[in-house]
Amino acid sequence: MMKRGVTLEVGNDGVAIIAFYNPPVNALAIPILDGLQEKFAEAVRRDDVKAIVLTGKGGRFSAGFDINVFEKVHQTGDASVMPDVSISLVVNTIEDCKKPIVAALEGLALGGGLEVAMGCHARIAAPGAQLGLPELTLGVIPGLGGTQRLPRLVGLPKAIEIMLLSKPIMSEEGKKLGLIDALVASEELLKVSRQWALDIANMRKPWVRSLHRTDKIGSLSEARNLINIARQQAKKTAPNMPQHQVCLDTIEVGIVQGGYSGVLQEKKVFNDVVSSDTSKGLVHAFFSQRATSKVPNVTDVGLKPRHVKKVAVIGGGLMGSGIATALILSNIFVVLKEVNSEYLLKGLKSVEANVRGLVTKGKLTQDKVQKTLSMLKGVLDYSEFKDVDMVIEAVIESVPLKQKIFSEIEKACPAHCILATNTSTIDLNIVGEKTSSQDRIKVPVVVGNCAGFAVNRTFFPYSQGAHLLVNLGVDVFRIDRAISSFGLPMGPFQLQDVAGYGVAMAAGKVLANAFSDRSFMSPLLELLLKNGRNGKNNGKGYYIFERGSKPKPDPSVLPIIEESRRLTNIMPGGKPISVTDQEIVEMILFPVVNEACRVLDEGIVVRASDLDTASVLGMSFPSFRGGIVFWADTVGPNQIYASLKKWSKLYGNFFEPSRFLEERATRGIPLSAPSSPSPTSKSRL
Ligand SMILES: C[C@H](O)CC(=O)SCCNC(=O)CCNC(=O)[C@H](O)C(C)(C)COP(=O)(O)OP(=O)(O)OC[C@H]1O[C@@H](n2cnc3c(N)ncnc32)[C@H](O)[C@@H]1OP(=O)(O)O
Repeated sequence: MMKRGVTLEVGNDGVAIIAFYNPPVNALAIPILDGLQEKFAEAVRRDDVKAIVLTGKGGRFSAGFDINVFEKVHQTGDASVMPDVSISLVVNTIEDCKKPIVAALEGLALGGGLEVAMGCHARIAAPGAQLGLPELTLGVIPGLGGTQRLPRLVGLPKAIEIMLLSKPIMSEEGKKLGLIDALVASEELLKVSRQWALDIANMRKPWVRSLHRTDKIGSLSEARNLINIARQQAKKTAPNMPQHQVCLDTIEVGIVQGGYSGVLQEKKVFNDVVSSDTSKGLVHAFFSQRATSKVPNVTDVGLKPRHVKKVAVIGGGLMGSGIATALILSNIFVVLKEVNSEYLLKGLKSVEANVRGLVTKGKLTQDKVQKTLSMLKGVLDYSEFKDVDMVIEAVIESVPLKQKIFSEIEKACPAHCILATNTSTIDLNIVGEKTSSQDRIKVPVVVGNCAGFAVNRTFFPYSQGAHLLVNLGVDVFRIDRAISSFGLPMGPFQLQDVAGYGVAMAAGKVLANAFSDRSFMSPLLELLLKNGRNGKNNGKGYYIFERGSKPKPDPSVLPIIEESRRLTNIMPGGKPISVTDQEIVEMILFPVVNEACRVLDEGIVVRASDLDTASVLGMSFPSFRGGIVFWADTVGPNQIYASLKKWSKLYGNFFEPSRFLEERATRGIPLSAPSSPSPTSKSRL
């Protein structure tokens, strides 16, 4: 078995292979970096070594610097735990080495991995290797010289694109751009790299120190112009991400003052960005997304996943056709059932449109379309259900209809078949009430990227809170603007326009029934529908939707809002309440935090960070804020509790703090701290 660490082997040809191994992704953890320093020193010292090849074992070069160290900085508040790798390893030991060093890359070279490789004197890569600098997605900037060496190797426009979009390129493109010196089959990688290193030593190939190159930078005015354009663009596309501007500033310093000054500047500002709230949030989101696939008593007890080859999907609407598309793309046979041939045809057409849409977006090749669509069959009865491994019901949110379907499919499917529902709001125990197969209807756990039930439950106060504010006299468009500035892609009203009022009303009713003690029922959606408005569906909602232009606030919606206010009559003294933009955000999101507390208290999710992931993936809660619970802990449970208490006195039960929040606030414990479920609540897992 290969051992974690760094090895050095010197061949008869006088080439030392320095290889590091740190599965699963060869992250550059501190012991690996120390090991590299030690082995390079040995290779330089030894007279039998003429040249060096640096490589990663296990089919991957490296996914970059160890992100766990960032987490340590965030937990301790001490950025000095960051080792000096940029100058001491990449510049002094590698780039300025007296012996030539060639990087042999395969699999992936990301972040610090690619940066170390760019410090080497040449790079040889296997086909299909991913090369990129995705540091900005973690709230930091490349910190091992990437902001300086990448522009010098591939030119400024491409380097800015790779860093600001955090989008890796393939080694094939890398070769065209000059980032890679030669592309060779994986089996040849070490052989060619050794020879290349010897050729440099023997002056048959150039000995290039990337940081000293200037040939691809262009004139100073051209460079400044490009950077300024990128700055303006980043202001629009990443307004809450200061690291984008810091990255561009750092690139500029290197261009104006020279590569080495750029590296020093990069090192200096890196320590600031790594300690920022943005980095805290994004690193938390990175780890919480990966933690979701670790479910205690499921993934740690050696359970083998059941093989699913054929799935029946009931309902060919938006959800059903989307699910069917995802399944056939994963090579699973799907029978799509509808109630009549008209609906069935519509469902099959939407799946086909989804698949063809992927071709247009470049995510699927044309030659795969027919094969993918051949995995789909439309049916009008249950006869095809006799050999399915799973049924997913995706019909409208109606309890009697779902109950009827479940009692029917129970009879039509084989005994091993998993019965699943796509409900977003209805209690699963109710769905399965009319069957004798409760054990086959699984309570969902948060697994992979599937947010499951928790996100809709947690976020039900989100749109209710927004409606409550409107009925208290706050302007809808102001609410949307405040929520967008907080970092969600759109506000709650534009979201309702886009999602459709039918869905919002059906879900709203189910949730209001389930949580009647703390629900706010707004008449507004019904009034809008009555007035012939149905959001984006018919181009008329709170906003006007016209092809080719951004949705525009529609003033003609205001009298309908006034009517809603008259009906609810909740404005204190009949006058609109006065609130700041921050209060708007808090009056909508603190009730969501409050509901998250109940979800945690009831043990519906394995860990608080699963709600963070669910909120980011399911509700587009801004990942730079780490997720709903992480953000709540940054604000402080005490402040949230005090505000909710105050608003519950002014505006009613909707804001009443939960027992869990009250306890955490008074005892000064973060909401994310694990707890044993309360004696009154039963774990739902
Ligand atoms: C100073 C420098 O400039 C700063 C840096 O280098 S910052 C790091 C830059 N690199 C990155 O952002 C890459 C981050 N990693 C990824 O995007 C993906 O993990 C990947 C594309 C490499 C692999 O994806 P995939 O195969 O789906 O595996 P994935 O589940 O994500 O990761 C496997 C494991 O490796 C861990 N991991 C991945 N990259 C890591 C890293 N750079 N450091 C530490 N752990 C890492 C993951 O946390 C996960 O751990 P787990 O099994 O305990 O949950």
